[in-house]
Amino acid sequence: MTQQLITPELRQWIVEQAVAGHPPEEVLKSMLASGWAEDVAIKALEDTLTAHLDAQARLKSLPPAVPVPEPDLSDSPSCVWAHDREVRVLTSLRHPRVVVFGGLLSEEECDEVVALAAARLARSETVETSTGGSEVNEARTSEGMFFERGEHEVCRRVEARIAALLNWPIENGEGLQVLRYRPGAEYKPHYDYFDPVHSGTPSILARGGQRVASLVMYLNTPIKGGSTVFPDVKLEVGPIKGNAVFFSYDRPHPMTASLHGGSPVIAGEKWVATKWLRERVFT
Ligand SMILES: O=C(O)CCC(=O)C(=O)O
Ligand SMILES: [Fe+2]
Repeated sequence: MTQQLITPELRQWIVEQAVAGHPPEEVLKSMLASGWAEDVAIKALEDTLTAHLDAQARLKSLPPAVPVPEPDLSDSPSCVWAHDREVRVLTSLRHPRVVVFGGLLSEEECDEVVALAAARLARSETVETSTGGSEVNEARTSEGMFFERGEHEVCRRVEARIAALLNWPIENGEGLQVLRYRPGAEYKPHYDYFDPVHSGTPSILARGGQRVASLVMYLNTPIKGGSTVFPDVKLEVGPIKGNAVFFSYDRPHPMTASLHGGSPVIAGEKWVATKWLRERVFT
């Protein structure tokens, strides 16, 4: 006697019967009528319908996908014009969505943002030293500060450029965040979206919805180390002054593969400015 195989076509047919509203007993009857052995038919029904229900449940618990910022790279340009500057397109990956840009900022703009941020980092450092709290924190060993959106002329210029480059309203962006990593400092892999299960998330989302994309701009070139890594695809982006790595995530879920981190700086310092983009106007 030949063994009866449960083919993908049979599975599909079973799912179609269920979706059309036929009860399993009825489906079993027609399978028996067309020559299936009862044990094989029952197993095929059980396995197929269980897998189908599991998949449906997974789909239902998934947050819906939303529109995200995206540069216009439809005709594979080597350069794109963004507001007031030509920006090079160095690398583009579909999943996770990652684009590496060259020369997004000029050397002078990088230096200016570092100088403006350094003044404020220095102040926060004094506070830390006075409380004896300057020791290294586990996941994020950089020091940081936030500019208000549009706080300085250079912020406004860079923000207008980013808005044009990524086709996303200036108003939906958070203020620039600047981080300084010293040798040994790192930012362990994480997601930039706010975890929906976290109790503080609803109040954060009230200010402009979820984060849907990040742009990490390199303000200097460390001597060694400090690349931005995407562990899910083992991608490593070298931190080069003026360049930037863009990535988007259309739902707050690991399936976006947007897990990323800043690997340890080995020599020299690393300075980055991060622009986070929200779904709606960020107030
Ligand atoms: O420093 C890096 O390369 C990554 C920074 C980052 O992940 C962030 O600012 O959220
Ligand atoms: Fe991040």
